[in-house]
Amino acid sequence: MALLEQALRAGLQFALTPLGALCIIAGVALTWLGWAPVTRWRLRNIPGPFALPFLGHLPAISARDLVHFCHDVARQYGPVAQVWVAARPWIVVSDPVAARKIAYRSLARPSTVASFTHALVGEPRQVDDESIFWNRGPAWKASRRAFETSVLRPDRLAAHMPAVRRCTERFLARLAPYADGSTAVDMKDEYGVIALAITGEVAYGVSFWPSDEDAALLAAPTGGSGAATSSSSSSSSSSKSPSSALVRACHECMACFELPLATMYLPLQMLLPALRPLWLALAAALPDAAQRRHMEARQAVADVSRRLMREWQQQAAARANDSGGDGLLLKDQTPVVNGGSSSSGSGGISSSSFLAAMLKDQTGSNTACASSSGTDGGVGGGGGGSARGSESGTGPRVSGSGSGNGGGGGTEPPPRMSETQVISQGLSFILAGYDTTGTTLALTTFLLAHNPTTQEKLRAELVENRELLDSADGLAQLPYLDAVLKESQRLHPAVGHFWRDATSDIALPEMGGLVIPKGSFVSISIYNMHRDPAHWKEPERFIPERFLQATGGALGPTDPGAYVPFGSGPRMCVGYKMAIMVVKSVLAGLLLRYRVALHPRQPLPLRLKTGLTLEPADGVWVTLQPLLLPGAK
Ligand code: HEM
Repeated sequence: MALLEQALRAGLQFALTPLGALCIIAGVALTWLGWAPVTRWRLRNIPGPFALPFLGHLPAISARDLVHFCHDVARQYGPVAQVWVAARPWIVVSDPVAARKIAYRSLARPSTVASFTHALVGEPRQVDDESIFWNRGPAWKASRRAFETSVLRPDRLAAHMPAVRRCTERFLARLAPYADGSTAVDMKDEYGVIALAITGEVAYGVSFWPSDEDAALLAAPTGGSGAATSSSSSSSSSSKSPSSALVRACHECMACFELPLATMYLPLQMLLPALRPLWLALAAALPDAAQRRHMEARQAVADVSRRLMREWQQQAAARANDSGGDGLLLKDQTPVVNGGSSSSGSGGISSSSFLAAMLKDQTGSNTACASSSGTDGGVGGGGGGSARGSESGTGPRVSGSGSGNGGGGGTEPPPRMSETQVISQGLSFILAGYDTTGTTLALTTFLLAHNPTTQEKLRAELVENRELLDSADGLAQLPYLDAVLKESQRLHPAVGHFWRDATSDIALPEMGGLVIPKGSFVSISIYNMHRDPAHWKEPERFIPERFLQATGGALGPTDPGAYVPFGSGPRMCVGYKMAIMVVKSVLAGLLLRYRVALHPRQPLPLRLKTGLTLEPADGVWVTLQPLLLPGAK
């Protein structure tokens, strides 16, 4: 008792000293920041499980996985519920009507998403800030238009097809030594290589096919490759070919999103987001190894992109002098407006690439980008059509005239992009397209290996329609291929959720009068909607037939908005047509060459984990048996 009294007295005395007072103020401030009482009060009407201060639901999320935890919460608390990812609340929406309303009304992603993924500073931070993912208003419009110009129009997609086919051939040749019907191959890693090769080549117009040495690094488990590439990524930008330096740096940027490879400043940002400026200042002054590695990789991407851009500009200027023309032909001498078909050599970028399209646009002479075919909702109701909203308070109305997403058809030309913006969109292209495409390929391959009857049925369609497989148009005409991919993306969407910033209060009378307060971080759960028994019959089963016209009515979604693998509204995935084309083309190539079966090494049931994508946690282990099919080349 006397001891306790003494301790209390000592504590009181300490509290009365200046240092003691400071500690108390700091303690109260930290608790206030971690508990977030004002935010909790504002969200009091939105149901959800009890959230700890600072940590929120992190312990349960780490045990169960983010997407799966949100699924459990939605089942227990309903289609609008709150989940605390550390000290930040997410409003998880799993209802198609509410989701559509939010996706069309709020055109911006919350800027705080970045604090869940990295702690960039300096030039890499400037480049990231300009990305299409985060920018708003006219800047977003300009970025979106650049993407639409390059990957939505049918002629643009057709121009990328040779690169897709070239990479597919190399990919199949790479698999050949293991294709004996018994060797275990992890298709998740293998698809990582081809997805980066295709996405990189389309984005930058230089070959992204990795050298043997690079390929070994890329196919290695992520944890190992991150460290292995670290020192080489930045130095390689000067010593290696631009392609090799870019391949490594882009791969390294992706790897740095993996939590075990992330900087220590990432958890600090998550636990105490209000102190983010302090964590960023510390990350700049005292970077840890992970932070240095990530910054070097980002800097390498910026440096090589700049080098490619300058070469392009010099060549354009030289041609203008030589010919007296506009000097806008690239090294392969194919007019950009028509889309080139081949990758040029190391000294220039191919004219069909995304980078070339943006550079051409910067010259002010690109006549090809005024319109695009638009997101026509072909992948489900959620993708519907044109931009019809305004980005409440953050930008002008988004015009929908013929451009689908409002990026290309407005009457006012969007502002030109700066060099930093061009560099940023190049990297965004890779970050958005590489892992998503590779994961979709891996998950679809898993489902086909697990369902041999479906695989044979699909192969029969491919064999019968070989002549259609070489073009984007032809691939779109195969109903069973389409149904298999759609069903795979329903059951295992590569992206589990997409985000919106509630730029105004969002009233949901259909949800019992709930109101999502302005400023909320809204997470629309693709996974929950795709597996909701209220919208799908037997949602846990893989049934491609639900997407065939003849059978779809009975098995398909009761609300088309319940199918949104590429997001929804004006900010829906701009690369969806390219992604569908690439996945179909690569799958067709694989299935015509090999029969795919699960290897005993594959754990069942399939375990998924949320990383950048919702990906197979243990890989996709298969065997490949060579086929001798009629008419095979
Ligand atoms: C199967 C592969 C893919 C999937 C599942 C996927 C999925 C998504 C999703 C869910 C979003 C968020 C949409 C929203 O917020 O409403 C998104 C955005 C985006 N995706 Fe994809 N994506 C894929 C491939 C690609 C490819 C190949 C590209 C390359 C061009 C790409 C470029 C983008 C961009 C730039 C955005 C941001 C659009 C904006 O903010 O306006 N994606 N994607």
